[in-house]
Amino acid sequence: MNDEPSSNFSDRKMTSGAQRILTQIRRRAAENKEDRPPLYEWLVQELLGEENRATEVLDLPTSTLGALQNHYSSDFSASEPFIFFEWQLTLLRHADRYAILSSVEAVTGTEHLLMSAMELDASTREVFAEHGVQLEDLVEKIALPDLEIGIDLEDEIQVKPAGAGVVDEPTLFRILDASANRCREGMRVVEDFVRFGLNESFLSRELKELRHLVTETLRHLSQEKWVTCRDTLNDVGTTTSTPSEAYRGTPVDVLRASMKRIEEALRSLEEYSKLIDADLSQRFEQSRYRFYTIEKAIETNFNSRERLKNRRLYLLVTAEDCRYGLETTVRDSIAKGVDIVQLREKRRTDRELLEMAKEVREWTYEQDALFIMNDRPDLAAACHADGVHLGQDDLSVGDARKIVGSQMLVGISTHNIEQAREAIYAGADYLGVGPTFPSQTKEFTDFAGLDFLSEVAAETNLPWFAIGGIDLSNLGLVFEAGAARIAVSATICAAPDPRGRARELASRLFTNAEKNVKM
Ligand SMILES: Cc1ncc(COP(=O)(O)OP(=O)(O)O)c(N)n1
Ligand SMILES: Cc1nc(C(=O)O)sc1CCOP(=O)(O)O
Ligand SMILES: [Mg+2]
Repeated sequence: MNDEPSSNFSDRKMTSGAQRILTQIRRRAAENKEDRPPLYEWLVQELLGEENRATEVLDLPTSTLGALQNHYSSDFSASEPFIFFEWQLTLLRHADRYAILSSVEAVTGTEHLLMSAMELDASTREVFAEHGVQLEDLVEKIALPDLEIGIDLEDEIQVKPAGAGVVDEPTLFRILDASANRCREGMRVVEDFVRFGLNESFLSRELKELRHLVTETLRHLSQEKWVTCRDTLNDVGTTTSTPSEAYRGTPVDVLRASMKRIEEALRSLEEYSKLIDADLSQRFEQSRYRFYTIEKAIETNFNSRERLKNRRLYLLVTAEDCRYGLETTVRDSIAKGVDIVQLREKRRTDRELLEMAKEVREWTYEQDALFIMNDRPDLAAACHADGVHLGQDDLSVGDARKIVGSQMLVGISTHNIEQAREAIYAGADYLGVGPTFPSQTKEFTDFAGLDFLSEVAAETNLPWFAIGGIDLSNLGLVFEAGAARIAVSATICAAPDPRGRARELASRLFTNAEKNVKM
């Protein structure tokens, strides 16, 4: 039985079976060429289906049910004039009342819709009476001790939807039309920023895809009626504007205002389309959440670009791999051009690790280098690091952010383009991109290689660091593949002259950056 309680339809508690049937009727009404569809006949036809609670709970004798199904299997011609939207509100108001008075959970089901149809429509009542079924009998079956039948429901505030009668169908269409336009226009503005301002191909593709998805969802609503209902000249909203609407200081202000508009418009589409079609409303809701994710990725993108601007040489340190010890290596290499230091220790107790992390924090702070903790968001938070680096098997960005908060940098290791896209979408601040070449520091069996660097270069301008076996001998190839930043370990830590090696790498990165606009 498809009658599980659900709360999606217009904030009512309604079974999914009842929702489905109302959605079907709405679709049929929208497709109907005549403007007077036989809504009650269609409704009762659906309600008498085998799968519904209406036939089970109301316990209609099999022969009566068969005869009624037979009656309702014929084609019906147009009946009284109906506006679907108002018809549905009245029907639901009456059905809700039956639901409220029949159980404490008050979940409106197909049985309540059927009773409501009998109460509101004389011809349905007559057809059922001809087959020996009276509304009063059904009322008794669902045990409603104090219910009066046929009373004026206008006075029953608790079941009357707020605003019924104020928002008629044309008004609803005008609201949807305005929200759809706001949403599409806002999306264009954001897309332009991401495409031309940020130069982000992956995120602009995501936005375009989302815009098409929303357009596709809108296509399922009866948009042809919207334009007829459009009344721009008399729309009070076209003339009211706040001072903040007129003022946009920077392109980022334009971007942020548009992102808010999109979210509001999607919310409006989601809420008002609930009155028409629960499925479509859910699709708008999903689009809204998808947009929040993209918004977060856009915000992260330009914040991290700013924070990592001009930081191109990233050093991973493990004490036992440092020819001259940890402190000398860290201090000397920063002095000669390393901008970021990551503590990467795999065989320490937590206590030892935190002690080391606090020292590296101190040394990096003194020379204005960033300090990143490998693998451990908890220790990153405990030693006030600038960030944490996570691999594909470490915590996710979202979970790490619960520990380190929104301000700390979160970097992600990526080994193929899908992982890189996923990391951007998840709101990573930077990417590790590799392994490029065989490494002395970590063993690999597969290499993403130079092609992967080129793929990432074409896809994003989020700061990313080529990593894995990079040294002075292959740096030219790394630049040719499009990298502007590198992360290294052995080439500095194990070098006979770590200072000289750091200086040389930093200088080549600087010269490359002068040629290559990516910062
Ligand atoms: C800058 C940077 N990029 C990649 C890595 C590798 O991280 P992960 O895959 O988690 O492997 P381990 O370093 O933890 O062995 C990194 N650490 N830093
Ligand atoms: C720890 C690590 N992760 C990599 C990855 O590709 O994810 S490469 C790597 C080792 C980096 O050190 P070196 O410069 O000595 O090769
Ligand atoms: Mg790791």
